[in-house]
This record gives sequence, C-alpha cells and structure tokens, in this order.
Amino acid sequence: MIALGCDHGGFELKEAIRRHLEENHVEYRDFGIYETQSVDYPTIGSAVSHAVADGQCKLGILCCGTGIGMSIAANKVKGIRAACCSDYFSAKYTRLHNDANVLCLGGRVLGEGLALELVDVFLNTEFEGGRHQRRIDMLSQIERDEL
Ligand SMILES: O=C(CO)[C@H](O)[C@H](O)[C@H](O)COP(=O)(O)O
Repeated sequence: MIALGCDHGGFELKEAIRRHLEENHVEYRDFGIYETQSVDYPTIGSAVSHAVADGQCKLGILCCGTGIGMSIAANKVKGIRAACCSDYFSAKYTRLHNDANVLCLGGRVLGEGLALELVDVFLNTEFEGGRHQRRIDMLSQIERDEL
C-alpha cells in the first residue's frame, strides 16, 4: 500500500500519480488534498509519514510546490527517511542506499513525465543493505539522541 498526499502546490501532480498508480494496479491510500484549496503542507506531510512509520503503508509519496516543505515535514517523523528528488539517479539511489521510505516531488518543478519515471523507479527499487544498513542504523541513533 502506497500513501499519497499533497498540498495545493502539488495537487495536479498528486492526481497524475494517483491515476498512474491506478492504471498500474498499485494499491494506494490518498490522504488528500482532494481539491485545489490552499492548505498547509505539514498537515498532510505528517499524516502520510505516520501511515508509513506505523507500517500501514510501505512507502509514501508527497507532492508540494517544490517537494522541499513536504520533505522537511516528513523527516520530522521518527522512522521516516524522506528524499526530495528531481532526477532519476537520486530517486533510484535513495532506495538502494538510504532505504528512503517517502519520495517528495515538486509540482512546480517537475514535468509529469519525469515525475512518473521517478515514482516508478522509487517504487520498484529495493534497499541494497550491506554497508548501507550500518548507516541507516546510525540515522536511528540520531533519532534517539545517541549520536
Ligand atoms: O513548502 C513548500 C516550499 O518548500 C511548498 O512548495 C509549498 O507548496 C509552497 O510553499 C506553497 O506556497 P503558496 O505560495 O502558499 O502557494
């Protein structure tokens, strides 16, 4: 299950991603927003991130104007490793190396075609583990104020 969410700056892109997931028979939960009214991105960023951190959803996708506000909000939630990506290589390697569990995209930055490529590679790439697991464990240590 993929958790999806956006603010008004990412609404059109979130809708394109939602349609794309549907066409590809990928299960998702849409945390909104559902129309173009202006909203504050931390509300939706928190809802999607908690759904991922709690294990209700395996991965999350958040869209705002730049993707940055959402990534800052998401990374405040314990257990979340959110990556704001604008290129294919980063979207792939943030899964391989960082085990990122939330992808943040900028609706005012990316064209739809590229954004959907980033979504596909993010959702279809597995964490490599190995030396990278040690670094993920260190990120958890930071969350516990142990590093
Ligand atoms: O948080 C952001 C910037 O990193 C998002 O892009 C927001 O969507 C943006 O700040 C919203 O701006 P607006 O002027 O209120 O539309």
